[in-house]
Amino acid sequence: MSGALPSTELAIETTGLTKRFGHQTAVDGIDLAVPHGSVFGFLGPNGSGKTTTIRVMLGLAAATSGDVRVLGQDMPASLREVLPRVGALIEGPAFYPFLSGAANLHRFDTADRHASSATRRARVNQALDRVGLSHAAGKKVRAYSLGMKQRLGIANALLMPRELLVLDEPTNGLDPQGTREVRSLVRSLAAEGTTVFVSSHLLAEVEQICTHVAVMSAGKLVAQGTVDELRRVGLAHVKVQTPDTDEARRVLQRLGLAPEPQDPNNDGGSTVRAPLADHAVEPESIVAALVAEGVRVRGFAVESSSLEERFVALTGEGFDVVQ
Ligand SMILES: Nc1ncnc2c1ncn2[C@@H]1O[C@H](COP(=O)(O)OP(=O)(O)OP(=O)(O)O)[C@@H](O)[C@H]1O
Repeated sequence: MSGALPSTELAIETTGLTKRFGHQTAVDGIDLAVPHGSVFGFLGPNGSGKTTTIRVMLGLAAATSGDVRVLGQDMPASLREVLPRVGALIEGPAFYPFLSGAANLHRFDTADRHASSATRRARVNQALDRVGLSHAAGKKVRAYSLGMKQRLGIANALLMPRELLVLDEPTNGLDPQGTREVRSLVRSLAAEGTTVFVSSHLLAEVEQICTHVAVMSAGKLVAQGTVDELRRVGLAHVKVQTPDTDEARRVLQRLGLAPEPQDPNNDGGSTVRAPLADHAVEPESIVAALVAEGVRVRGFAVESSSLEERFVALTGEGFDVVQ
């Protein structure tokens, strides 16, 4: 969908990436192109292959076939050089509940052989500050809300400066407040220039925080591009409000449009809708024709399809659009 970017401008690039479990193909030949600096939403219903793709991308599972490049380097061949530049939150990290948030981060930082002990305290404080947890640094993690735990997980991923952050369903299980906290954190990280790759089964989430989106369905990548591009390719509709619905339908048909069946539950039957294919009749000509034929036009609009309609059309499944 988006014009192909040169590999140097991609933070993640997969070519024909496939992962099979026995006879089951969890990821089926996908070509992902994640631009540097994007907030890239990896959207798909449960079980569509998102986590498996992320695990393969980060070298946590081996691909059956295909290639992966992360930050310009082949994976998993360059795992050791690439991973220190990538922060990841896959399954929420296991924290020690009886230790404070700061003490937990100290432990994780100690386990990182690239981390210097001399600057540990400063690094932990900075990471807590970035996710807005400085005030709770000394509090035991068992007293943290889910949203705070998730932010602590992100703080853990940010102990080192990262060029790429990979978050697998970061708002799963969070209440609305926790969800808002994590989303606003993702936005501020992106504003600082970090590329964020975030998987989600929530369409609204992707619309709210992402610049780009890829849609998975049953292991296949069915769409990819900027959020605006995806909206644009959705079919537009003309919507005519009139008491003369029969005549309006006849006029639209004469112009080559195919009005949808009348929905008696909708507007008491006074609205006629018809899909408007690209390069079909100009909307102005439609209004002119309606008026010329004596149709009393109370309202006229060209509506683009919502992202939701687009994704349902692509995946054949409804998305969870709450939140
Ligand atoms: N280790 C495994 N062994 C066998 N099958 C697996 C394994 N991991 C994943 N699968 C299967 O691969 C398919 C894709 O799963 P995956 O977890 O990648 O999907 P997902 O889009 O991340 O969904 P969810 O949001 O539910 O995690 C599923 O049918 C799943 O059962």
